[in-house]
Amino acid sequence: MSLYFDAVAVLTAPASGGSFKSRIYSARNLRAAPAQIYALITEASKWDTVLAEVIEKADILNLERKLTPLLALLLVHDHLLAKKGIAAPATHWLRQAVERHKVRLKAEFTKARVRRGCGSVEQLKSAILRQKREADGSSQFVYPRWVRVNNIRSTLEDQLRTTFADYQRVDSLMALAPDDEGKNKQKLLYLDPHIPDLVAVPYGADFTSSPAYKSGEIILQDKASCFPAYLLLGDRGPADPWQGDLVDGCAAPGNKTTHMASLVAKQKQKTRKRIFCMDASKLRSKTLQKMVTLAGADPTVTVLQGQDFLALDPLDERFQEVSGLLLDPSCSGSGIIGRDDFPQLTLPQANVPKVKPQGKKRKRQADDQDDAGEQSKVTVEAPTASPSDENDIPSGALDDDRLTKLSNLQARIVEHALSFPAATHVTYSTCSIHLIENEAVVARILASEVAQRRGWRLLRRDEQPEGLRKWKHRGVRRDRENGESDVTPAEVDLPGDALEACLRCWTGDAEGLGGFFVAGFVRDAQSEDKTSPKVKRSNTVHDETTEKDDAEEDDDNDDDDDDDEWDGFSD
Ligand SMILES: C[S@@+](CC[C@H](N)C(=O)[O-])C[C@H]1O[C@@H](n2cnc3c(N)ncnc32)[C@H](O)[C@@H]1O
Repeated sequence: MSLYFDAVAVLTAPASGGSFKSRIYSARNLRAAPAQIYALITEASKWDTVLAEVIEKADILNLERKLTPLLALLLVHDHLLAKKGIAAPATHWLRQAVERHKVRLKAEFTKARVRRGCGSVEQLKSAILRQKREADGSSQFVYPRWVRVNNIRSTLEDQLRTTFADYQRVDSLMALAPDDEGKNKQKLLYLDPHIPDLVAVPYGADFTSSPAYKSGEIILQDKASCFPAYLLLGDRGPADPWQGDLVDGCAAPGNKTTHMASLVAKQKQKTRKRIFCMDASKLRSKTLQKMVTLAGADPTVTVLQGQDFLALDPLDERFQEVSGLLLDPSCSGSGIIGRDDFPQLTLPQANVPKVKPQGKKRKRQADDQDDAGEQSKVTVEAPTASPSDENDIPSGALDDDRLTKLSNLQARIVEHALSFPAATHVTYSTCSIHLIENEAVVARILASEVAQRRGWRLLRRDEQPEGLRKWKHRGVRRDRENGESDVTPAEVDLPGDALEACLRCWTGDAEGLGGFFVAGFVRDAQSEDKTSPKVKRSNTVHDETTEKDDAEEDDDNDDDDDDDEWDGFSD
């Protein structure tokens, strides 16, 4: 019986981040085995719509007042579908509360199956899973696990021969979708047509204990996150290597830095290129250093730990050769796919008219916890940040004010990058879907004094690397409706070719990605720069007080009064 109270407690505990499984396994004060709780919830969530319907039609919640909707759903699941029935002694009140109605429940379950035209319980299971996937739109797309091969330590060919030796190649992303039972297919592999050295496998594939992952030969990095480094460094090879050094200004945990290093390694240059990377957060910088070392990029990459990019002096002689800069600053994270796999159960409702066809989806209620004093007191711990967690998502509500502050900071960061004396290529990216952080920032940058003075322009679609030229999702002129009441949809006045130059990724389409934005800026190295070094310097050097605040605020999570400053990183 503690199993059911524990399951209710897990489902009603405040959200704490991390995967559903990790939240159960890290929960305190559970009496039942975590594996048993996990199995009960996942199984019950596959059947929730039918169970809610059966419970409502059998009127159990009105007849058994001590049962909450959630408790009833879990118990009726085991009563009707678990081999051994309800896991409680025959005399326990929970079991009796359900078994008293066994004839009625069985009859309603049979009617639910017949109504759906299913001859067996197995058929019914497949039918409801299909129905669920169609209802939430997930039958139309698939979120795979993306794996990038690190050219410093390996090659795609090597990995296909070793790590993926027993994987079968498929020619569409959809082939990686879970089956009708919701189970992830195993050992299938799709070679990405846009990003070199990137493959997709079914989402459930776990590489964390594989030798290739542990040795940094492969890196788990979402496809969209691979756009910026590829847009910057392109398809260059030994015949046409990158000229100059590189900077990643907002680098932790280091996915894009190590991707840059991997692309540089592919060029097999005779003279070693330097990549400077930094992060204002000292804490995240430690992960950055670990990722760089794991990727074998130490000889090329210098990590400036806790360094605020805005405080970097472009005229410092260390950066005189810097020709390319990648900027992926803090953003709202509004494009991130809910990796939260926490089941949202459709619950039965009490006191509904008997003719009501189906239970409505509603949020788990606080009162689901008040059940006869046997409720477990569960605390679910947030797991520690993983190195692959590349997004520093701000806490707090997202509204126009926050987006404006973010976009001010984003524009400042990119404009600072445009002032490096030898810079000819800059990329700007976010994992936000909001135009104000994306195309609007691009418009501001193009209109900025530094861009005009130094002749910066957008990298046109026809100049982009081959894979990205083929990418069809481009910049937008106005925000898509997203139902967020606190954010006013924005518009931007950019010409068509500028929008074509911007690349977008969206959630919920056939590409299997989260929301993402990237644009590249270029200038002719010979462009005349009419201002004197003195003026340039005063434009770029950052006030020391702000530098300190910027660098420390994410470690301390301090608030800051400066309108342009982003007030908090979640490490
Ligand atoms: C979206 S994350 C970067 C993810 C990273 N590019 C990757 O692919 O792994 C943004 C990072 O920028 C850092 N950041 C924000 N403002 C910064 C600044 N002014 N200087 C340096 N780092 C900054 C944050 O601490 C955060 O780690």
